[in-house]
Amino acid sequence: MSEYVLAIDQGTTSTRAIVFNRDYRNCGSGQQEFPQHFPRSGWVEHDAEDLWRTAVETSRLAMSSAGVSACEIAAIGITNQRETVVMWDRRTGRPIHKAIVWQDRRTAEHCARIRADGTEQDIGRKTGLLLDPYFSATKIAWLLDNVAGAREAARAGHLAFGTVDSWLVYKLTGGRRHVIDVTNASRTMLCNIETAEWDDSLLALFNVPKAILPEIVGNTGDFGETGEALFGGRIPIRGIAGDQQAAMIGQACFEPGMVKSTYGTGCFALLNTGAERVTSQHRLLTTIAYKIDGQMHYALEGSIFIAGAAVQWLRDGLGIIDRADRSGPLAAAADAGQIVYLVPAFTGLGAPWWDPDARGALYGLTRNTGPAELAKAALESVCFQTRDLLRAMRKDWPRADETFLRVDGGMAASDWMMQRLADIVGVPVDRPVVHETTALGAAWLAGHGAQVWPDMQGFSQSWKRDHRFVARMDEGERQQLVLGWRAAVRSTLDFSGKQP
Ligand SMILES: Nc1ncnc2c1ncn2[C@@H]1O[C@H](COP(=O)(O)OP(=O)(O)O)[C@@H](O)[C@H]1O
Ligand SMILES: O=P(O)(O)OC[C@H](O)CO
Repeated sequence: MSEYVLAIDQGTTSTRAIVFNRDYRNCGSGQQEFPQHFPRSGWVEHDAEDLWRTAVETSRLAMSSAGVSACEIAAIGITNQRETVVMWDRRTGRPIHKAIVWQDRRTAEHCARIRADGTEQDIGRKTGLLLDPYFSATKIAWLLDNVAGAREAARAGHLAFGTVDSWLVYKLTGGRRHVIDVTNASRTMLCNIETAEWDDSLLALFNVPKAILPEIVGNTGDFGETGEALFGGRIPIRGIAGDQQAAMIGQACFEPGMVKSTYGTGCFALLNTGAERVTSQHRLLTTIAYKIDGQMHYALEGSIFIAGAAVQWLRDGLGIIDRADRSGPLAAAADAGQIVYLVPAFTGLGAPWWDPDARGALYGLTRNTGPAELAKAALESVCFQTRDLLRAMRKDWPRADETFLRVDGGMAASDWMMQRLADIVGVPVDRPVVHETTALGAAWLAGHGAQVWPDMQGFSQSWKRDHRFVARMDEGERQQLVLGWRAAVRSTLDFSGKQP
């Protein structure tokens, strides 16, 4: 009997694959980074072939390190960086351009033009999203308008659009399936989140032809099987979800009110609002959390574009650390008397501000400011932004649970950062034993689809805490620090668009 489930987690900076056994234990994994392309300021691209190659190679690595063959794997679950747009030619299976990544800001002007037409409210009502280059719709339009011959090829039915899940399923099944799951579809700005269907008026507004779109599917189901040659046997694909929703599932945040926050390249906090589609009054997003066994759950989401990316900046941009995990110890050595703020608006500001033109800023520098103070400011900026998101969530939906926050993602490994997070948000921060919650969520979906783990309750009970970080900072100090943060954000927003 097939005892294992393979999760493929295709993220912004790396692709990971993990083989889980029936007890949700990681039995073997593989991880590979791939190149980031920055052809112009504010543009971010990936080579879709890299995403595909690393998905296959890391899966093979995971299987060999687990000592597991294809026939022992009950199902594959896929999870992916969301919003990123891949477009390929159905005749060759080759991308027609590099993938445009969720962080890419090239379509800011297109968004501004649509905003000026006064359709933003209607878009928000249908999609739960705010008009921003972050989402897929304007990226798709950009490819159709800027790649020679793309519109004609689309009209002739030769082109396919997909988010990264669609691309991987297409390639894994040898071009037999062209699908997108509801969570990824809900981030395209072309999907009506009430019906979970493509919306004709949005397709017209963004000038996207229906012929290029994938079929929208739930998070579990039969999504085809891999070609025989890839892994030495056919493996069914039974689960798909965008990575933030997969993390929410992996954190077993199934009850309305539960919140998880994931600290990878960006930070994404999701509040499960159950069957209720809550409309935010504080510029949060309403999004599909999951559709499992036909039941749709929604979430309020706060998206911060720069979290771990600020640590990458310390490492690769400033060169003041040589490894990401040195950032916490360096921050711990900072001079407590210096209060330095970094507003890391390197690619604009996300929730709740949504300013694509904002650029990063440092405040409070003195002659004594050095690497330690900058590291502290970078890590703290993520904590302050999380606080802004959680407060907005509570105002939007008072049923949001304030008794704990479940965290995961690469940065959650930093004890210093997690303690600071608890201090600044004033809520206990729970880090689970399984750090790879995104992959676990995708695995659970696939295992659920394949009847390996039919029971949601049982999965919830398997969630275990590694550590709870409890606030040590007194309220007075917290308020002082937060006031300074607000002033720093205000100044950054004020400066936005004013640089020569
Ligand atoms: N110990 C650490 N302390 C602080 N940041 C870390 C640590 N380990 C990893 N990171 C940051 O976390 C990010 C990687 O997290 P990950 O969840 O793998 O991201 P993604 O899925 O976006 O590729 C990187 O940006 C890295 O700088
Ligand atoms: O790949 P991550 O973990 O940075 O997640 C990216 C998000 O899905 C973007 O919305």
